[in-house]
Amino acid sequence: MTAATTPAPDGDIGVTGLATMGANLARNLARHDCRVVVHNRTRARTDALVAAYGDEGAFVPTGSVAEFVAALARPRKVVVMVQAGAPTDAVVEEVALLLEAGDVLVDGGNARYTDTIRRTRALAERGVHFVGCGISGGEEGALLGPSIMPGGSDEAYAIVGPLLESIAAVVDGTPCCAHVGTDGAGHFVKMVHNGIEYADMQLIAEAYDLLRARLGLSPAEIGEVFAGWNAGDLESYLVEITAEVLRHVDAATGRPFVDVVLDEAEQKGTGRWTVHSALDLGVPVSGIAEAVFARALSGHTAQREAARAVLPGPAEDPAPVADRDAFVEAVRRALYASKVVAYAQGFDQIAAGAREHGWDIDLGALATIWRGGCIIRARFLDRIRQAYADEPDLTTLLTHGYFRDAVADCLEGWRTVVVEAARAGIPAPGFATALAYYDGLRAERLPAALVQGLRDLFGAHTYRRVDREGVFHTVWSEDRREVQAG
Ligand SMILES: NC(=O)C1=CN([C@@H]2O[C@H](COP(=O)(O)OP(=O)(O)OC[C@H]3O[C@@H](n4cnc5c(N)ncnc54)[C@H](OP(=O)(O)O)[C@@H]3O)[C@@H](O)[C@H]2O)C=CC1
Ligand SMILES: O=C(CO)[C@H](O)[C@H](O)COP(=O)(O)O
Repeated sequence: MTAATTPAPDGDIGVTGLATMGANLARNLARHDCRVVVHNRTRARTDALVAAYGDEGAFVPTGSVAEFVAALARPRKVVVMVQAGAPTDAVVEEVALLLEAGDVLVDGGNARYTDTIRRTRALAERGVHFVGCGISGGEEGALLGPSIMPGGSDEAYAIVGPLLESIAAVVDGTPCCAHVGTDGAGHFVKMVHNGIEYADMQLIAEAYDLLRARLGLSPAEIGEVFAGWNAGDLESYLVEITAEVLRHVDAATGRPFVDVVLDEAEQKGTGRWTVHSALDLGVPVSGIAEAVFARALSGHTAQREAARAVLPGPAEDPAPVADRDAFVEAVRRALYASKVVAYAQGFDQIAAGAREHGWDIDLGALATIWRGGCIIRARFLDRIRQAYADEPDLTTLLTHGYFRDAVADCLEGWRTVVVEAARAGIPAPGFATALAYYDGLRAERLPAALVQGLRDLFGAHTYRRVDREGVFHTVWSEDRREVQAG
């Protein structure tokens, strides 16, 4: 590099990976008076960003990783916004080679948290801080203020935290950015955030499907219903954009947009990872799991086609819904209650993950930073924040007074909707599993006792008794005497 092309090392922060998220984060930083050094593997993206938005702030375009790193003031702060997995490894390794002790590398992509723990350890050996940082908000959020979930050391947060807080969404004067915990904590909570996002969208889709199938409403009419719901307790970004998508008409055909989209939901991985992790932690995130499986089922087109041809539905066509408004209200209640269950399960998983990994995650602070900027932002996140403020050791959100009463108000409608869906042969796995979870939690006795008995019979797996301490086994193959097993 010649002296003439050597950039001055005066960039406040660098962003590499200038696709949807990276470009808008870079613009957001520039709009907040940062001198932003920008880089992308394919140079054209860098040039396009600066050509289109260069007047929004101070951008320093660079063509090589060496030039990119050299343009940063020390301690250097670098944000990586590329695809998770191998691309992130490739970029982190290339950039980290040029960093020095005390510099901070922020991975803002949707990395798997176990990868983040590995990368944190590898970089720590060289004195480079690694911050695994969940960022949510999509294209618009990245530009106007996302919700930011950084994980890493206190030292690293002291260096990059103020910058991240400055570009985050703000709700009630509080930035939607908080230091979540060490190493993988930020990406762990972002993963669960996305799992909740999957559950939320599945529930919304079921509500739409029921209103359409049972009431014969058009997508645009259902869009109006969602818009109305968005003015009440269900107010949230996802409910708001559901109204928008349902009202949209395909320009090419004049048909409702939702009718021209292939009904095969795709996924990049974070929902699936949430379920993997929940299985390992033993946390029943049934709402998230059903959402992941519903997407998987939608993609099994050959099976669906074969089944559609031969599997019978209900013996009789269901009677028309007698009271349209009452049914709409029942679906609203089913949606609200099932959402509360999905969020409760997600927060349970975060608490369990924190215990497992030694992260000091403040669940109330998390609810606080999810109130704005992120895809699951919703009015009731403020209720969740309040619930953890009232009872920091809350064992489940469902028992907090506000949610207990709110869900109780929804119960009859919720049950009606699940029954109605089953009778009409309309799949509503999200509503059904949420209700089953609720009833499972409140049951005096669960049939798990029978499961234990069966396990003991076929495998001598033992059981515990309700009336005395100890572990027991019944000698089923002999005289069925009970022996103490441990
Ligand atoms: N899109 C969204 O709504 C959200 C995305 N995220 C996460 O943010 C990250 C960025 O997402 P998004 O902006 O959508 O972009 P993509 O996930 O589509 O990633 C594209 C970017 O990755 C770069 N890239 C891919 N492979 C490599 C490689 N081997 N070496 C160097 N660069 C590489 C591309 O460079 P090139 O131009 O050269 O191909 C491009 O800049 C992802 O981890 C994503 O999961 C997080 C929240 C929301
Ligand atoms: O991180 C996000 C929002 O917070 C992404 O939009 C999300 O990953 C999309 O996931 P998928 O493609 O699996 O539906």
